[in-house]
Amino acid sequence: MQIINGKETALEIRKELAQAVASRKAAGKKIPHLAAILVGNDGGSMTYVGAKVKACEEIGFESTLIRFEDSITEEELLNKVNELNLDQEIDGFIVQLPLPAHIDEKKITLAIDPKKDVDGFHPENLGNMVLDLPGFLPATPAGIIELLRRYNIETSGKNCVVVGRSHIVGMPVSIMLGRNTNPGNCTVTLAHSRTQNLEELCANADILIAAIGKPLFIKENMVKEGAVVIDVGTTRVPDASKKSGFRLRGDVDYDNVAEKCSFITPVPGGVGPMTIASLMMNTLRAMELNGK
Ligand SMILES: NC(=O)C1=CN([C@@H]2O[C@H](COP(=O)(O)OP(=O)(O)OC[C@H]3O[C@@H](n4cnc5c(N)ncnc54)[C@H](OP(=O)(O)O)[C@@H]3O)[C@@H](O)[C@H]2O)C=CC1
Ligand SMILES: Nc1nc(=O)c2c([nH]1)NC[C@@H]1CN(c3ccc(C(=O)N[C@@H](CCC(=O)O)C(=O)O)cc3)C=[N+]21
Repeated sequence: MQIINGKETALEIRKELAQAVASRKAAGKKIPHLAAILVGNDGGSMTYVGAKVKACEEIGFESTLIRFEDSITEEELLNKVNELNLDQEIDGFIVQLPLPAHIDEKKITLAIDPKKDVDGFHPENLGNMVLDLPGFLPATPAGIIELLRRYNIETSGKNCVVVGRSHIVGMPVSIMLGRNTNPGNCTVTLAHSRTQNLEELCANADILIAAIGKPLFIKENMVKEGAVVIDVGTTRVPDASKKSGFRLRGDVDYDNVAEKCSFITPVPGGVGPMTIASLMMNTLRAMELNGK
């Protein structure tokens, strides 16, 4: 069994990006600038956005954090998105999800200029992904693919089961792994809450990707001997022994599943850090694509 160290891999990518920034600086070229919009005070969202800003600082990117109260109107948020679309200094930006219920996430996503959509959530970028055209790949699925690539994990012809069909993780990663690319060429099954015989389905997977948001959902009997297990889940569960009062839990019952696997990602330290690294890679590309 080999643990896939996402934290370390993300660090390698961040070093590569820092070098790219340093050589741009030396050549007198523009430094990549990422902006993030955060609405409200959700603890998880604040942590993730904070981690993105910190990553920018370490790599040498410029970053701008724009915060709004929960009470912001949809129109005000759309105005900010349009402002960032036009701002020549900003190369890419994200709107952290989830948004408050009175704001239509789809409307906001559609308003983002696809050329600055470093999250890869805009339909134009998702369409490009389906058609194998260049565009921005969603950060978490791209991070998963990068882990499979850097760990030389064979995917061609493998049975892959993805559990969870969200537009930001499950659905796009299932498409990416089914494409005629390397990594890719999997035979993919996309499972969700209506799936029948889920346990049996998972137990036949060579590659199992869990993006559900239910702590410890994937048990030992759902994992095939020698499987590759990728755990996307990051749920905060109360834990009095931690200073923060909570701990992060994946969707996989890691302690009981790990020994059966050929490869497995831990939580924390697996997919999460790779999401941030992919976002940074997308931001550098955004700037280059826009001819800067
Ligand atoms: N590490 C990272 O970088 C990231 C981590 N995450 C984490 O990944 C997890 C999933 O988030 P997200 O992708 O946004 O998904 P959502 O929370 O939007 O959706 C969950 C998906 O899981 C499915 N599901 C729920 N219960 C079951 C069940 N009992 N059996 C089978 N399928 C089920 C749902 O099915 P249905 O569609 O039928 O309702 C749905 O498709 C969360 O813990 C989130 O925090 C998310 C993004 C990035
Ligand atoms: N527009 C938008 N883009 C996103 O990319 C996006 C989003 N909205 N909404 C929420 C999800 C969740 N997400 C994570 C990012 C990093 C970690 C991460 O780095 N986790 C660390 C631990 C961090 C900690 O200690 O809390 C780890 O797993 O090791 C986790 C989750 C991005 N998301």
